[in-house]
Amino acid sequence: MDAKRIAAERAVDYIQDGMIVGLGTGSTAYWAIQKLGLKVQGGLQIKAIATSVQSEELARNLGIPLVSFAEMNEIDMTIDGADEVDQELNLIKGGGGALLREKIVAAASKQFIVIVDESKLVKRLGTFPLPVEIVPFGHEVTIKKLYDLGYEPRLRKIDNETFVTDNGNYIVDGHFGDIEAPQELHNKLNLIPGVVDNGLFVNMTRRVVVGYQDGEISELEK
Ligand SMILES: O=C[C@H](O)[C@H](O)[C@H](O)COP(=O)(O)O
Repeated sequence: MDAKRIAAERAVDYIQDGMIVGLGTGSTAYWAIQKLGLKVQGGLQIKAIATSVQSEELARNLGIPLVSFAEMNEIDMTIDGADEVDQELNLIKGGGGALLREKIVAAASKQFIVIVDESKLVKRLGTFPLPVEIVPFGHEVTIKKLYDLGYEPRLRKIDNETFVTDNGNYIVDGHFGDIEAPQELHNKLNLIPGVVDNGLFVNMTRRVVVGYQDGEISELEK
């Protein structure tokens, strides 16, 4: 049983006719978009806005109608994955590099539903390396400032090439140890010139759908 898939498919049950839907990014969100595509093919009337080029292409191939922020400025419901979820439903996101668009979309959403398998639930954030999106210009000094904060930043590379986000930026990943005060750290990081945003999603999530290997599903609410 694919735990990510069952969580994703359960969350899609919350989507109703007429909604504007935010589409997440990653291997869990993939299953939500697939299920939504089937529902749209079956007659569900929704419009969607994607958090990455990858999810946008997937949605387009499935026949899900897409809109942009030029056409509307509020999203009814967004469904997205996460890399870690703590007991307060704070998140680390950005393992796939989509954190900036994901945060813009989540912040514009009336409801934000997170879908994960059980392995993502943690007592405290920080085991997963925290992604920080930085602009390419002066990235060497930005990385130095992150280093001075006690972060051990590594510029993300894929096949030896620097990873570039959908927004033309770079990502650095690193550990802060246990993140005891996520809001404080979030604010501190975003104050560094050159930092666009970071993967901490603090106090944004009201519902998490968790899938388990044995086929069980649970929902956490705040
Ligand atoms: O940038 C990627 C996103 O934040 C993903 O939602 C996150 O990395 C979780 O991905 P997955 O569902 O593939 O574990």
